[in-house]
This record gives sequence, structure tokens and C-alpha cells, in this order.
Amino acid sequence: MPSLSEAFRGHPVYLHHKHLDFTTLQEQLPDSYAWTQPDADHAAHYYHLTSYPSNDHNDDTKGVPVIDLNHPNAPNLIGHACKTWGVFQVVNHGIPMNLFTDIQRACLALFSLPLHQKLKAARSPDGVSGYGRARISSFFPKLMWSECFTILDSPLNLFLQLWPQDYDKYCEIVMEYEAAMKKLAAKLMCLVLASLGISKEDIKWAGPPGDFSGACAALHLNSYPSCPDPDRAMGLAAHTDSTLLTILHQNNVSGLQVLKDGEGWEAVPPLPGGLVINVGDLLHILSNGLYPSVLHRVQVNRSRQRFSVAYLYGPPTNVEISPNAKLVGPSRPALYRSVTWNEYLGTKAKHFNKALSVVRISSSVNGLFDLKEDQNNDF
Ligand SMILES: C=C1C[C@]23C[C@@]1(O)CC[C@H]2[C@@]12CCC[C@@](C)(C(=O)O1)[C@H]2[C@@H]3C(=O)O
Ligand SMILES: O=C(O)CCC(=O)C(=O)O
Ligand SMILES: [Fe+2]
Repeated sequence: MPSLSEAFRGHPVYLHHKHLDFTTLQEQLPDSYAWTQPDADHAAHYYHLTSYPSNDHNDDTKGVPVIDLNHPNAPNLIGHACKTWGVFQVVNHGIPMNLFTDIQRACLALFSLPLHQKLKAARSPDGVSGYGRARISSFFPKLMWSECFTILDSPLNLFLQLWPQDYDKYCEIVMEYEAAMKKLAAKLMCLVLASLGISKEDIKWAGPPGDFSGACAALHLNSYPSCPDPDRAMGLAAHTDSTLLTILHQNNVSGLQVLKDGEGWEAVPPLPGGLVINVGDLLHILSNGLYPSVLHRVQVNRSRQRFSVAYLYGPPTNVEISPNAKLVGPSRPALYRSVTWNEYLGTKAKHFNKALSVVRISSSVNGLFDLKEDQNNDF
């Protein structure tokens, strides 16, 4: 089976911009990072930075759903959240609080290293793991106010380059975190599938015990340093993840926003001990468009560094994912052709937010119109 690290071999992304040393950029926002012009009337619509209104309401009854995984009705609540939002937060998920403290400590240690040290683990243009900018940077003329480490399976090789003497200090934490996420992701998959009326037995790659042990995943550690001019900067531009599910832990600094159909950008406030679950493009395909992948972005702020840890979870890279037979019928034909995660990552590397429409069979043939996808095409 090709590994995730082979997915980009044919689609190298050259991120040849120089600056990454945010510690030297604290006085004034360099033009290369300015997504909006000062005083420009058109600023509000520049690069869709705020082309949808932001909903800053503090109404607890609205906003991204928070779901207690121990709730007897959890599958239905999850199904409703996936259908209407493409994102939800979970509590009572069984991950001990100290694991979050530990992984956030690892983030602080990693991102606090001097730039020349971090660059020893720099990601190669056709590679997946290592230090650098988000791969999506190559689709934008401006730089994002963030840096990241991507880890596939063991962090050992990466950490050996960063801490030749002390490499095992954080290895254990990362491995423990990945193991906990793998277990939680399998549980979430069962709940999501149940909400679609699909059983584990319908998903061959889930394996006979139905533990999804063949799943593939990447751990993506993000840092968003404090920014001298946050209104003109962009932490991470609007994108969907190519995954089945993404499980995200954020430190106690806000910044994540999701696009809600017809309502605009909604903040996803950090919840102590909570985890954000995003529907990714592969679940969008598997659910035949019933659970749309969520467009999300990150805004930065003037005073506090934000860290997030994304567990990007998908099937074995060579398994064909297609709309599940139980969700396809005369009244709802298959909207997507089948793709492997490996192939889809290549499509995403080439077409970015248009990747879903590239694998779409044909909206006009089916007489159906997928609003969400059309929004994505604007980016
Ligand atoms: C498995 C993966 C998904 C991802 C590409 C990657 O190989 C590792 C990084 C992931 C990430 C995180 C930030 C947003 C994103 C679109 C990107 O550029 O890198 C996702 C990729 C994805 O989901 O397609
Ligand atoms: O930092 C965040 O909250 C979001 C990160 C993200 O979207 C990603 O890593 O894919
Ligand atoms: Fe994301």
C-alpha cells in the first residue's frame, strides 16, 4: 500500500518564500503577509477574507454543536451536526486532560526552537512530514501567519533532527496522542456510519473486528504567532480537509472559524477538554454529499500565540472510497466517482478547493446542485 508520504510525489509543492521567523516580524506586517490593503474600500472582499459576514453572537443555543459522546442519542446528534454544520465539538470522549496538556507542551517546545533548528526538519517539496508552511500556501499570492509540523506515524526521525540528544523527550507524548486519536477516530467513525444507516460490516477496510486498524492518519501541529496587524493577516486560509474526519485540539486561544451555509463564518470557541470534529472530503464522498465537508479558516490575534493539533484521519491510502451503496438509489444517484485517498490528495494538490468538483460525476446530469461545492469553487 502506498504511504501518505508517497501521495505528493507527483505533485510537489514548492514553498520558496523566505520569511518564517515570526520573532523578527513583530513590528509591522510585511506586505507579503498583508491580505488586505490598509484603507482600501474593497478590503472586505479581498481574497474572500470576509466576503461572508462573521457571526460573533454569544448565544449558547446557536453555534457549532457540542455533543456529549456518552449521550444515549449521540449517533443522531452527530448525524444532525454533520448534515447541518459539517463540524461539531465533542466532550466526554475519554481522552485524559493531561494528554492535551502534554501535546500542547510539545507544541510550545517545537515551535519555540530557533528557526535554523526547525529548518533542519524542513519538509521537502514532494514530502509530507516535516516543518514548513501549510501546503495550501502555494495557492495564494500572500503568506499565511502560521507555521506547522506534519508527522506521519513515528516522530522519531523528525525529533532526531531537532533534538539529537534529547529526541525521545516528546516522542512518547506524540505516540501516545496518536494512539488515543486512532481509537477515538474509530469510535467516531462507528457513530457517524450508524447515523447514516451504514454498519461497520459495510465498510470492508474496517476489518473483521471492525476496529478500522488499517486507517491512515497524519498529525499536523499548527502555530499561529501573535501578529502586529491581525485584521490584515490570515492564519490559515479557507479550506476543507481531504480526510474522512479531522480531530482537532486547540489551546485556549480562539481563531478557528467555520463557514455555515447561508449564515457566514462562525467562531469555534475553544472548550476546555473539548475536541473539534470536522467532516472531510472523503466522508462527503462516502455519504454521497449528505455530510458536506466543512470550509474552515483561522484568524490570528495581536497578543496571544495559538497552537492547534489536527489529527487528519482517512482510510488506507489505496482503498477506493465511493458513495456508499446504501445512500445511492434512483432518487439519489451517486454524485462522486470512486477515489483512493492517495489519488484524492494528488487532485487536491493540483486543484485545491475545486478537488471535490473534479471527482463529481455531473451535477447537471443528476439535476442536483451542490451549493456547498459551488461556494468552495470561489476560493
Ligand atoms: C494527510 C494530509 C492531509 C493534508 C495533507 C496531508 O498530507 C498532511 C497535511 C494536511 C493538511 C493540513 C492543513 C490543511 C490541508 C489542506 C493542507 O494543506 O495540509 C491538509 C491536507 C488535506 O487535508 O488535504
Ligand atoms: O488551527 C486550526 O484550528 C485549524 C487547523 C486546520 O484546519 C488544519 O490543520 O487542517
Ligand atoms: Fe483543516
